[in-house]
Amino acid sequence: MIRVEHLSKRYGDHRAVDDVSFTCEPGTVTGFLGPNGAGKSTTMRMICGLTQPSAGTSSVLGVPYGTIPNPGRHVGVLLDASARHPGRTGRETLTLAAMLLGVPRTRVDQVLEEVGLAAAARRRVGGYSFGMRQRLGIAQAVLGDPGVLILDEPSSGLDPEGIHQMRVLLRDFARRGGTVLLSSHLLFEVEAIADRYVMIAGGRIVAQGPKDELLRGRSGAVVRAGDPAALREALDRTGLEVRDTHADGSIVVGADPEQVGLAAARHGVALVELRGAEDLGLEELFLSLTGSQTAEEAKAR
Ligand SMILES: Nc1ncnc2c1ncn2[C@@H]1O[C@H](COP(=O)(O)OP(=O)(O)OP(=O)(O)O)[C@@H](O)[C@H]1O
Repeated sequence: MIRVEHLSKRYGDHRAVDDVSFTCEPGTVTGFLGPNGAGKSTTMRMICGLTQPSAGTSSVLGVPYGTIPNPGRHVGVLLDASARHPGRTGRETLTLAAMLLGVPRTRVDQVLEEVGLAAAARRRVGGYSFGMRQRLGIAQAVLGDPGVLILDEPSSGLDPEGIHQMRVLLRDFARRGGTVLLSSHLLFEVEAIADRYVMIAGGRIVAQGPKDELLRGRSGAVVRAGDPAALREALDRTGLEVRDTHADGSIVVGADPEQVGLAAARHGVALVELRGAEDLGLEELFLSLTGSQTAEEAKAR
């Protein structure tokens, strides 16, 4: 269980994280989503005691992270995959970590296998690709067989096979009762892996909840016409909510397709495309919630 209550972090006048609260329950994978600079890493660093909050509290397994004895046995953390000694091999890195954690060395081979790094285990980390270092970071996070995983962008740099292995590993971890918080801006990845989302933009939570509930709550229609301006006018006149306009001219409307079709027909607008917006899934939800509040805009607050 991870509990975050009213966490805030200011850097000078800039509110990097602003009154953020959420919980991650055992047996679930929570996807922490937000555009670049939204405050994901800062929040995760505060949970792990690496950044001092300006306000608010957080706990992991019921206590502040910093007070957990031998934390690697309870909480696996991946915050910066490049922070490994380049001169050691992957196996040496994990063997040292296993000794520090007090877990049997046989666990090293097990996790190397799980993250698909067994073949490269005897190579020096300095010669690893970014994705391989990422795999090593995930291996180190799960090495102590913790109950909680906190992973910042674990899938960045991973090839499709690596992403698949991580997905299997994390789903299995949650199935066995583990708690996972993972940040990402790879939406398709999070959509496949997480049961819950916490979405952040400009340091603030813009939505959170179970995946199905969030996606269902945002159903609507996607519509496109040969004459986008006429369509827009028809929607405005009918009082239908325009949520977003895409580069291809299609418009996301907060109404069901039937209402949109009727509005277009009433105003003599010929449609090229009309479908339910729920087909778009997480990307649509993400853009509609975070698109208008980029980090730069937030900075100007
Ligand atoms: N040490 C720091 N000093 C000053 N500003 C900082 C510091 N760390 C983070 N920030 C600022 O806080 C904001 C949030 O950054 P953070 O790294 O948490 O975002 P993020 O959501 O993890 O982004 P990304 O997806 O790009 O990694 C950004 O505007 C960033 O510039």
